[in-house]
Amino acid sequence: MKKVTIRTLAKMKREQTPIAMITAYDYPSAMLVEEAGADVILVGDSLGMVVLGYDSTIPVTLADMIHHTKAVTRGAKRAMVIADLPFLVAHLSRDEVLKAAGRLMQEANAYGVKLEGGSEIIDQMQALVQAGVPVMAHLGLQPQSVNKLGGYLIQGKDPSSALHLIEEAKKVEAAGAFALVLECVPEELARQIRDEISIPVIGIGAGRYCDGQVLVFHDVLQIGGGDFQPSFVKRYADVGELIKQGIRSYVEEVKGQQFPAEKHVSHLSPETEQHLYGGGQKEKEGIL
Ligand SMILES: Nc1nc(=O)c2c([nH]1)NC[C@@H]1CN(c3ccc(C(=O)N[C@@H](CCC(=O)O)C(=O)O)cc3)CN21
Ligand SMILES: CC(C)C(=O)C(=O)O
Ligand SMILES: [Mg+2]
Repeated sequence: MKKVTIRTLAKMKREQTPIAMITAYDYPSAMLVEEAGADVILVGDSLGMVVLGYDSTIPVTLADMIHHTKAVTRGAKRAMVIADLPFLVAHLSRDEVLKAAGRLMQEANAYGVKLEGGSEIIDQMQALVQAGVPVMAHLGLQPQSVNKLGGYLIQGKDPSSALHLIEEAKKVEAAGAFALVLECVPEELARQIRDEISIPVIGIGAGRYCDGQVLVFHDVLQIGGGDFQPSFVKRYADVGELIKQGIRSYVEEVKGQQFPAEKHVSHLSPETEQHLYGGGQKEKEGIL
């Protein structure tokens, strides 16, 4: 078992081996995605939406991220585990950002952190890299800015924003980021960015020409989410339906008294039963 490191991902880009990244938020899901072959596990702040039920990622705290990252890293032995810095944290002072990343790495055992943003947080990014924190950048659609943006909209569609995005990608590379997540941009633009920077570009809604792809666990498996189904998501299994079927059978068997059956129960030893009830069936039924 060889651990995935920043060097593994750099080599994958060089050799054009696609990088498979997916989110996970707890111990069993981390084990499953690792066993399924994922290279990178993202403890995304999307956990606020898919496991905590918030309607954006804004309410997610550093304490939430630490709590979930701890569970994920216990389940992942080979895959690289990256944790999102939650809303606002990357914009705090260098000291505060270093402390937050330090907690994710030291307390929660993350390999590194992901930050939404470019030039506005470049100082913080450099400080992290200088301190030895592997930094994954995140450009294009930045969900933590949803209120400012007015929705989860595709980014880089017009010439000036496309050119701006290319410049931002070069800046995060220069700041020392080891990889870049590019979210919801036209694939032609993602392709150009992939070609113009030497760090791996991992896309979500960024088309076919990235060095890797990332999706949210619950989207891939169709767990919860209801009507949330952006066009870039592909659903690979209907685990939500499977869970519902399993639980429905359990509920029906409890109500129909088919569960528990003989093989699920324990019994007193004959001696103890004799001692307590003297073999009398009436008293025995009396305590049941
Ligand atoms: N379950 C889940 N999956 C995600 O991928 C995800 C989250 N939650 N929460 C945090 C962010 C929010 N994300 C989103 C949410 C919605 C769209 C969306 O509806 N996009 C439109 C584009 C609209 C346009 O044309 O500009 C789409 O149809 O893809 C995209 C990304 C990605 N992240
Ligand atoms: C969608 C990915 C890139 C993310 O940031 C998250 O899951 O929070
Ligand atoms: Mg995120």
